Formats: sequence, C-alpha cells, structure tokens
Amino acid sequence: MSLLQVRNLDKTFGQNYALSGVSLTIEAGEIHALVGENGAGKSTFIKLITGVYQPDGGDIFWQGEKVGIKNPRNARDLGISVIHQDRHLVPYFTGLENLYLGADYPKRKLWLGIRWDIMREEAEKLKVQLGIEVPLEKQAQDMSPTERTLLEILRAVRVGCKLLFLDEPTASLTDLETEILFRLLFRLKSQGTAIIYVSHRLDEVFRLAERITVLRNGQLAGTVIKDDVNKDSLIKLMAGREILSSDVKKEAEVNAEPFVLEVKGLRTVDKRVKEATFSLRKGEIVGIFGLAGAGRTELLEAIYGIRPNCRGEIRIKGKVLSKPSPAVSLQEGIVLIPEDRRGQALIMDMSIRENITLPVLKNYTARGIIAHTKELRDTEDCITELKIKANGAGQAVQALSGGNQQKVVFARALMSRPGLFLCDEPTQGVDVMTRSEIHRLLRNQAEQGGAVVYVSSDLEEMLEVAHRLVIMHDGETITEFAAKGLTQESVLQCCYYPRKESEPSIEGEG
Ligand SMILES: Nc1ncnc2c1ncn2[C@@H]1O[C@H](COP(=O)(O)OP(=O)(O)OP(=O)(O)O)[C@@H](O)[C@H]1O
Repeated sequence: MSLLQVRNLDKTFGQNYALSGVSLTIEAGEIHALVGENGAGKSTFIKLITGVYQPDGGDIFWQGEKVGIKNPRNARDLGISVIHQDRHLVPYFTGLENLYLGADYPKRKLWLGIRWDIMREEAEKLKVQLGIEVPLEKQAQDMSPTERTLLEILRAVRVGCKLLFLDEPTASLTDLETEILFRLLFRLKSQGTAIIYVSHRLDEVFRLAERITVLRNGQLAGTVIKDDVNKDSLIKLMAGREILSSDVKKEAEVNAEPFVLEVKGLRTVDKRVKEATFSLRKGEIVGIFGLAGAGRTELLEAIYGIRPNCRGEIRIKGKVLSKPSPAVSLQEGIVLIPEDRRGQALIMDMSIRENITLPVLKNYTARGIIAHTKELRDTEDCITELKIKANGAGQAVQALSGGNQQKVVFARALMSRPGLFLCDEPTQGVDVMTRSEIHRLLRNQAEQGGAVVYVSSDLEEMLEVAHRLVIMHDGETITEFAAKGLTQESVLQCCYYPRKESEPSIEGEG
C-alpha cells in the first residue's frame, strides 16, 4: 500500500488549469523529486496535498484510504508537513517556543504553568534521534537559514510527519549547510519518512531522489527512475523539447575600459560590511562570493543606498556618491535585484504592467496623462522577451509562480536601462531554462556597455557567469580571482581558511 496516491488531480484558477489530470504515488521512506519549469504546477500540487487549496477534480488516497484534506491542520494531523522557502517561524520566539507553536504545551496540574522542562527534554531527545544541532534557546530571527530549516523539520517530526515536502530548501544555504540538510534527509528516509523534494537544482535532485516526477504546463510529463535519465533528458522532459545549452561566456577584454564602480574601504554603520574594496569596469560581470554571513547582500545594499555606511567611498563612473540612496541610484543608472523579491521588489497585488513600469512611469506621462497604449505595448514586449507565463499584462503578480515573479523583477530592472546591475541571488527559484536566459540577458547588458555585480550562494553558477570573483569573509573583501580556470575547491579553500591579501587603504570617514 502506497503512503500517498493521487489520481487525476485537477485545479483551475478562473479559466486556466494550474494542474490537470495529475496522478502520482509516493512510498514510505522514499525521496521523490518534483521538478518542472516555472509555472508548471509544483506549488499548486503542494498546496492541494497540504490542504491550502481544494482540488476541482481527482482523488487523494492516504495510506490506502480516500481522504479530503480540508485545511493545513488536517494535513498535519494526517502526517503531512511542508517546509516553505519563506519559513513559517515567529521571528522573536525562541527555537523551543517555535517548536511547540500551535501545539498544546504540557502544563502543570494544579496551575497553568507551562512545563518547559518536559518540552526541553522532548526536544533534546528529538535532536538526538535526528542527529542534528539546533540552538533552541536562540530566537528564530537570530538563527542562520540552516538552523531555521532544521528547526522546521524538527517541528514536523515532532508532530509525527510521515510525508515531508521541501520547497527549494537550499536556496539560501551554502554548500556545507546543504550537506548538513542532506544528511538529515537521508536519516529521515532511513526512519521511514517520505520526502517530496521540489527544486530547480538538478544536481541535488540527482543526488537525493530515487524517482523524479516531471510536471509540464500543469500536466504529468512522466515519473522516471533516477538511474534511467540524465540531466539532458530530464531537461528535455521538463521543456517538452531539446534545449540548447546557454551561450558560452566570453572573456571580458576590459582592462582598458573605464571603471563603472569603485568601492574603497566601505564600512556600514551596523558593521555587517567592515571593509570592502573592489572595482568593476565597463563590460564586466563580477561575482561576490563568501560563506553565509560574509556580508555579500549587505555590500550590495550599501552600494544601492539602503544600508547606511559610515566610512569609505563609492564612485560611479569616477564620480563620488556622497549620499547613496535608492533615488540617487535610480538617477545614476544602478538597479538592485534583491534576494527577497516578495518583500522588497514587487507589489504583489498590483498587475505585471504596474510593477514593470512603476519606476519609469514618468517616461509614459505627458502633462499628467499616462500613455497607456505605449505602456501596455512595452510591457507585452517584456512578457514575450522574458517568456513570462501569465494571462496578460493585467494579471496580478501574486497569481504568478515564483520564477515568473522573478522575471517581472528583471523586466522592471531592464526598463530603466541601467548601467550597473546589482543582483542578489537572481536565479533563486528559477528553472534551468530561465536561469540561462537570465545569464544571457546579463551578458548582453555587460557586452552593451553595462556592468554587473552578481551574488549567488551557488558557486558553480558564479564560475559560469562571472569574469572575476571577489571573496568576502566576515564583512571584508579578502581577495579576488579571475574566474577563468578557477576551480570550486580553490575558492572554497579561500573561504574556509581566509587569509587577507593586503590591507587596502581607507579613504575618508563620514
Ligand atoms: N492563486 C492563483 N491565482 C491564479 N493563478 C494561479 C494562482 N496560483 C498559481 N496560479 C497559476 O498556476 C500555474 C502554476 O503555478 P505554480 O505556482 O504551481 O507553479 P510552480 O511549478 O510552482 O512554479 P515555480 O517553479 O515558478 O515556483 C501558474 O500559471 C500560475 O500563474
């Protein structure tokens, strides 16, 4: 008897099918990958099995019995849990408090005091059972992304999870942290838990899963045994056609080109960046790499002007930016593609058109009147060029799949014709095809006279896309490498055993 059996599952939104006739079985103790292009229906599938949405057709059998999963609590009671990308923890609760969130706290008999000792003891036992370390006294907001993921898994196991969905769990994890997570997943598997692993990172899929289910346009393209396929055939199954590998990076001949960005001795007020020095010439893509907490995101934010700095200098095309701010950045042709696209980049209940043209609305406005036809035409061009899967320019961004939301962020960035792109994990949650599309787009920007700073926790991707790599450690830029011929090992060696090459001079305080 299968743990989960799904027959002919359908889900529509308005006139459109998000899932149509999907059938699938999951066995206890198997790691099963679920893959597909952006908008293929993976999240919709998770939401149907975890009771967030109700299906419009089809049947779900749980341990042989037909069930209706009415809501997330109902799913959890059956033993189905999900670990989302945007984690479901209360930031200012401790690990222990989060572990028992929504559960009945053990209480003392005669008065209502909570038995923290019992909770702590139970949590410690669970940690030993799973072989993991989670700092339960720390508040969730002070935990690293891995600690938060492990805490959520601990919580799922505590409530008797038999089937665990993981949705892009390694998106913000470093290689070492990913290893810790994988070790835990193999342990859960050996204890009989089934795992449905949703990811665009095919290396991970091949490492973890025994079977892989591919969704395409809301339909089942097939369930395959891992050993029967390779990356190319899997990509072909996802896309329904042969995919040519992305065009190869040309080495940038930029030594004689002018500087687009020069950062010298930069320090932020909160000291998340302590001392950053690097520069970037026209035509270059420079990757910033480092372990979690190295200060990569914070460096981009400081350059863009949303994280105040107290020391050092930023020059754009030779001109000192005395007071960096988003408004100044817009003026100077700098755009930031932030890591948190929902929180920072998009207005979720506005349409694709409104989101894309918002920063450049003045280009469509004459005497207070907006030229809607031109605005719409340009938006539609963007939708076509970036292959955004949507019903039209008027569709609300929140109804798009995660990867398609990311494309909207890019489309908006392109609209302002920037000279400098600051990209923070720009391909997070994006499918293999779109990923090479985004790389191609950035290369074009660089070749046409722009420059790109690229932050990603995926080192392989960095070596693929960047011409040069600047390594950060503990808020400091410690060294840099030309990407040509560089191996992952030498970069990681430098990150784990950092040695600063020189002490750059610090110019000016202010
Ligand atoms: N609430 C909603 N309203 C309208 N359409 C929706 C809604 N949720 C999902 N869709 C549509 O359903 C389709 C499947 O989306 P889903 O989010 O399941 O894709 P996905 O495979 O998870 O994509 P990604 O890899 O980008 O996260 C998409 O076309 C999406 O626009």
